[in-house]
Amino acid sequence: MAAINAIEVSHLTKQFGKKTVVDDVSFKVRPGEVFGLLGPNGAGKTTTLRMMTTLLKADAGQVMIFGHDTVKEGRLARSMFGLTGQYASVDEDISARENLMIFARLNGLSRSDAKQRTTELLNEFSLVNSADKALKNFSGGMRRRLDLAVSLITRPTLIFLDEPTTGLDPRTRTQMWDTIRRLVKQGSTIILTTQYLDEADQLADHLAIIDHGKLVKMGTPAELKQQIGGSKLTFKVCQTAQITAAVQLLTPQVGQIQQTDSALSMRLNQVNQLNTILTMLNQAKIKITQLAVQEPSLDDVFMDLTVGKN
Ligand SMILES: Nc1ncnc2c1ncn2[C@@H]1O[C@H](COP(=O)(O)OP(=O)(O)OP(=O)(O)O)[C@@H](O)[C@H]1O
Repeated sequence: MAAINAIEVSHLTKQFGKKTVVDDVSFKVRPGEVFGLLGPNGAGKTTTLRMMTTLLKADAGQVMIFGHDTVKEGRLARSMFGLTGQYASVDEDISARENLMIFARLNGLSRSDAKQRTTELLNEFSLVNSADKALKNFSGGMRRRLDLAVSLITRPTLIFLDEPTTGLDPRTRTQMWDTIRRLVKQGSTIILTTQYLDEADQLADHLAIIDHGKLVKMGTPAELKQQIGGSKLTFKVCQTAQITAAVQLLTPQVGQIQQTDSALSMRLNQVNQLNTILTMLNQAKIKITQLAVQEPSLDDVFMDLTVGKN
């Protein structure tokens, strides 16, 4: 028998007024993987996440968490995940330790169990030295770590992270990525939303790209990059007068060529096309400079698949 999916989202739909912000979205998340929902601002990522975590009622569609319907078996489904992001209602005036204690008690832990779990989480999230400071004195990175710690009090196997690194500096982002990787190693399934392509590329096993409420593409980061096609060749034409000639010469060879001032860029089906292109330019006496060949990145996928601002 196939292992049960951590999440199954089927035909999820939400309208606000006349606007459909989540439009017939379906996907599955396997246990133990990091699944990324990627999309530009306003694409519908948070709304999708809020419906999956029962914070918002869907207009249509279904979400199953480890086989449990989030509407019909809401309490059971909710007991299986932790949620962090724009939701944690930690108290700014009290310390990290006190916040953890309160949430542990609210989650039904006895006083001594709550104390033990608080100590474990403070250690795990490197918050020991700041444990007794009021949160209003915390940096953004410390706040995020505490939010995550709070959502892990009950050791959920499924964790929802809404934009876990938005606004963090590069070092703190990397620390957060390490924390996420550690959770996955310990067996957690993670679903995260992000606008950062490098974050998706670094962390996600599978990605769904959402744009204008629709799921436009799904796959591993490698698969998505492959779909974009081969490497990208970019160079500058030294003499402005020769730009048009270069475009006309190479278009039959490579198809569409993008031009920004004197820079031309094109997709190569195979890297050895480069030889032919350089020979053609040489024979036509067109001098070029700043030549670069780049593998496709998730940025290319994103730009290809998403349409302007939502
Ligand atoms: N409660 C609401 N009432 C009306 N419109 C809403 C509501 N919540 C979200 N929206 C709209 O739904 C659309 C999707 O928003 P959502 O927050 O899901 O996007 P997102 O992909 O998470 O964007 P971001 O990356 O900016 O957080 C946006 O146009 C937003 O303005």
